[in-house]
Parts: sequence; structure tokens; C-alpha cells
Amino acid sequence: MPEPKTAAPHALLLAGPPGRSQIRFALAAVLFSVATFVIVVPLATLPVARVPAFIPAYESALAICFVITAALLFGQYNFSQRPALLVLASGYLFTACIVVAHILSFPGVFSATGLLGAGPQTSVWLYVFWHGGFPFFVLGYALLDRDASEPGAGSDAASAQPGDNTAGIVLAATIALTGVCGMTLLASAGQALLPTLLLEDHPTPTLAALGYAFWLLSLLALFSLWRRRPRTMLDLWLMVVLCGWLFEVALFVIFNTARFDLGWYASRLYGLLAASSLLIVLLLETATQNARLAQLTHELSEANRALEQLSLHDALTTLPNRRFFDAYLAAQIAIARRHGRALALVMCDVDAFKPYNDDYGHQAGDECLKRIAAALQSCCHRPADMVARYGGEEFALILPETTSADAARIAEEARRAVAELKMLHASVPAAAQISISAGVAVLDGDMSAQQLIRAADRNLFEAKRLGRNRVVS
Ligand SMILES: Nc1nc2c(ncn2[C@@H]2O[C@H](COP(=O)(O)OP(=O)(O)OP(=O)(O)O)[C@@H](O)[C@H]2O)c(=O)[nH]1
Repeated sequence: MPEPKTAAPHALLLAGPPGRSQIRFALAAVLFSVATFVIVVPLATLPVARVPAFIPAYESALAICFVITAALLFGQYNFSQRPALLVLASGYLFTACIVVAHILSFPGVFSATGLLGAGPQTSVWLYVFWHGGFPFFVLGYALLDRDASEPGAGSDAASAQPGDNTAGIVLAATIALTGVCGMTLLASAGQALLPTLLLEDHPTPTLAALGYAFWLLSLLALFSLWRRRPRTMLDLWLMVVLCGWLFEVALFVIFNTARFDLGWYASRLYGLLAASSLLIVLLLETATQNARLAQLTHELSEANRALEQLSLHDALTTLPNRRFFDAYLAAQIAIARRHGRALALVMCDVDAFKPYNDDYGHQAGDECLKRIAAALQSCCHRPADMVARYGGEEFALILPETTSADAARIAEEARRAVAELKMLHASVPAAAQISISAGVAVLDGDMSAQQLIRAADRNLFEAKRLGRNRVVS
């Protein structure tokens, strides 16, 4: 059976080691982020037009990216049962939901002060929970799944087993959603309990301190991903996500001074990089895996066809083999009986083939059998006619809808076709060339396949007895 030319797709997305081009793309994304950061930092405090519609437009895109990534990761968990993937998927779902709460509570978007009973500190606290929460989930992912390539860890296609882990997914999603509801409640109804983070759109030292803390937390998560060995594509792209996260937090909390200045807008671009990079890579990988799967399916059906050809055909002559012959004869007997049609069978045997082998060698014998097969094949005129290699130097012709007289004529044609090959056979006293003998039989009454073969064989033996190189019907 031919080896598959296409590499088998991994059972899990991004579970394999990153290739050179993946590493290059990831590095390019990080370098681009660094370069933009260096350009933007000195201009971070530059005031820019206040566009409140920017928040719902931008954060809707973020929420969609996060929720689709969460769905893909939950799907991966359902297949692999790797708890690390469940934690990561929950992190994405948590972030998607808190982004929605952030849009709703942002002042001036849906109402002057924001929905959900929002006060002046609600949206900034939700932003803090959002940016502090996600790195925790990534840290959980990195620490839970230290060696993803270990047998049973799920990266190996053979080890991953699809299963129904809906209960685990529902539980994790419920915890994430409850967390978001609790945090929203705290940031709105309970904001009096929380320190002030923004004073007239300007960050307070508390927000800066929280910003540093989350920045360090993101750095720790990045470091944990960096240390994982062997590093998977998912690890690599999560590192890119965290780089975007680090730049976003740095620009928003550490280097900028107010909402709607250049640093504030630029930090959103990093947010978009963080939200979309893993999703884009997951979708690209899905497309690649699908293409690979389609290619493998094609190769598999080709291999199956080749296998079927091998199992039903004779390797030397490429004619249908005995197995194919038996099945075809049984089918043709059933058809002939059902429609009351004639069916003829011709058994042919090469004359004095043992001495031919002895005189000219086995290889010449093989060559001779191939040429005889081709000659017999040329006598099958109708699509339903079949010539098969019955065994050794014996061949059989199945001739549906053929009477005894017509079958005898075709058998004679076959005998002549072999004679016309004019293959020298010095041991045959008369003609000194290869010949065949043939016995013809037709289906009669309730004859079984075995009885039909025996009847044709009897005539074949008679042809041999009468001196070979002839047809008896
Ligand atoms: N080269 C070659 N020889 C084969 C093959 N299959 C069967 N044979 C030979 O065919 C010969 C058949 O010999 P026998 O059954 O004695 O018959 P025969 O010599 O043809 O004599 P008759 O049938 O009585 O004319 C044997 O020597 C087998 O080894 C094959 O695939 N290749």
C-alpha cells in the first residue's frame, strides 16, 4: 500500500511545535509592536478627539474575537480533555463577557453615565478586572499543562479521544460568567467600597499601582509560557497575545494620563492585536488542517482502490483472479437464471507448459503467460465478457448471454489467438509452438457454479485427451 504523501493533521489545533515561518510571523508581530510602542510612548499624552462611538465599535470587535476563540478552545477541550485548555477557554469567555459589561457601563455610550447602574468608576474597574483576570487564566493554562507532548497530554493524534465533556464546559463557563456578574456588581453597586481609579478622566496612583501589578502578572504569565518545553504553536501565539497585553496595559495605565489621548487610543490597538492574533492563527490552522484532511481522504480512497485492485487481480497477468472470477460467475449465474438467459463458460489450459518452463526457464514461462492473457483478453468483445486467471496456467472465460455454439466459436478464436503468438515450444512435437486446449459448457437447469466449472473442465480434459490444441464443447 502506498505511503500517504500528506502529513497527518494533529488531532488538536496548534498542538504541534511551531515551524520556522510561524516563529518568524510571531517575531514580526512582536517587533512591530515594539517599534510602534517606541514611536507612540513620547506622544502618549497628546490629546485626540473624543469619539465615544469608538468604544462600542472597538469593544464589539474584541468581544466577538474573544467569544469565537473561547468556542474554539472549548471545542479543543471537549476533544482532548486537557484541563489547561478548559482554563484558557474560560479565560477567553470571561474576557468576552467583561468586555460586554465594559461597553454597557462606559459613560456616554448608551447613556451619559453608562448602563448597569454604572458610576464614574465602574467602567475603569471593569477594565482593571478584565486586564487583571486574563493573565491569571493564561498562567493557569501554562502551569496546568507543563508538558503538552507527554503521552495522554493530548498533542498526539493517537492519544486524543473525542468525548462528551459538556458538564465540565458548562461548569467552567458558569464560573466565568458568575465571576463577571460578581465583578460587574462590585464595580457598579459596590463601587463605594472600591478605591477611586480615575479623577476627571485622569488615572490616580491606585490605578497606576494596579497597572504595574497586572503588567508584572502578564510578564509572569509570559515567562511561564516561555519556559514550557516542548513549546507548542498555541504557547507561541499566547506569548504574542501577552506581548500585546503588556503594551496595552503599559500605554493605558503607565504612560498615558487621560482617556481619549493618543496613548489611550494606541493601547486599544494593542488590545486588538491581543484579542485577534490567536483567533486568526486558530482559523488559519483550521483551514490548513481541513485542506490536509481532504488531501488525506483523497490519498486514502486512492490507496483503497489500489488495494481492491490488488485483492481482485492477478499480479502477473493483471487479469481478474480466482476470487473475482468466483464472485462474477455467481453473479452472472443469478442474472442468467432470473432473466432466463444463456451463460457460457470456457476453461482454457496451456498445453505442455511444464516442459516449456523446464526448457526456457520460469521467467520465460511468466512472460508466456502474460502474452496468452493478453491474447485471451482480445477475444472478450462484450463489456460483460470476462477472462480470468483461474490458477497456474489455467484461464477461464465467462460469456454472459452466449449460447454453446457462440461460446465454441469464441473459444476457437481464443485458441487461434494464442497460436498466432507463434511462441516457440520445441518440446511440442507437431507445431513446436505454444497452444491452448479449451472446454466449453453452458448453464443448464439448476446447475451450480461448481457444476458448470466441472462440466467445462470435463470438456477441457477431453480436449487434452484428444491431443491438445483444440476446443471441445
Ligand atoms: N512460469 C510459470 N509457470 C507456472 C505458473 N503457474 C503454473 N505454472 C507451471 O505450469 C505447469 C503446469 O504443468 P502441468 O499441470 O503438468 O501441465 P502441462 O505441463 O501444461 O501439461 P498439460 O496441461 O497436460 O498440457 C507447472 O510446471 C507449473 O509450475 C506461473 O505463474 N508461471
